[in-house]
Parts: sequence; structure tokens; C-alpha cells
Amino acid sequence: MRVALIAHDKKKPEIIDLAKKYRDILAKHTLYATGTTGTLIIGETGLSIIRMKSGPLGGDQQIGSMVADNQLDLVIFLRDPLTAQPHEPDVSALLRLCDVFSIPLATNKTSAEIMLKALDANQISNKYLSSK
Ligand SMILES: O=C(CO)COP(=O)(O)O
Repeated sequence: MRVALIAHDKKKPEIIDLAKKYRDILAKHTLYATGTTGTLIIGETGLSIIRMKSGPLGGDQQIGSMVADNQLDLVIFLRDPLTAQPHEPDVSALLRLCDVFSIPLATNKTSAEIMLKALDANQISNKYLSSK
């Protein structure tokens, strides 16, 4: 499966904890991330991750483009709901595209843990996409 990992700055400690806790599961999949998130996770876990641009510099849009092109199966995006983001339109566009294409999307650590367990149990598929 192809998994995208993204976190806003105040959520980066959470995504690092998540990546450490679920490292063995994540290592079985193809991982993508926005720039800074990817760099931090690679540094902390040694996971192999394909890095896009940093979120505010177009990374969210690159991930959104992958969603639209059926190149992702799961998006974990730990959003900071309490801090205004300069690239809020990009954030909204990515979330919207996940809904347009029925891509599983976790926006907080609890839902992310459920998704990663489902991923490990082979319960995530792109059947919705393939039927379009
Ligand atoms: O801003 C982001 C998501 O909107 C994340 O980008 P970085 O991983 O580059 O910090």
C-alpha cells in the first residue's frame, strides 16, 4: 500500500511517536511525506520515505495530486486545529480530494492508530477507486 504521512509543526512530535510505535508496519509499505515531516521521521526511525516539498511550499498539493491520480491508499495527516496555517487553502484542498476519491484519511493520532492497525490487517484497499 502507498501511505502518505503529514503533520503540522505542533503535531510533529505525535507523528514521530506514531512512526516509532508502528515502524514495523510502516516499513512494509511505500511511504510518502511532506518535506519536513519526512525528514524528521527518517531521522528518528530510519524508514525509507519519498519526500515531497514542504507543505507550505506545495507539498500538500503534491500529495493531493497523487490522491487524484490514484497513487495513494491511505493519508495520515495530523492537523493542528488550533493554529492558523498560511497554506490553509492547500490543506483544505488535500482533505477535500481524499473525500472526493474516498481515500482513508486520519487527521488525529487516535484515528491514525486505527488506520495503521487496519493497514496491518489488510483491511485497507482501493476498491472504491478501482470501481470508478
Ligand atoms: O505543512 C504541512 C502540512 O500542511 C506539513 O509540511 P512539512 O512536513 O513540510 O512541515
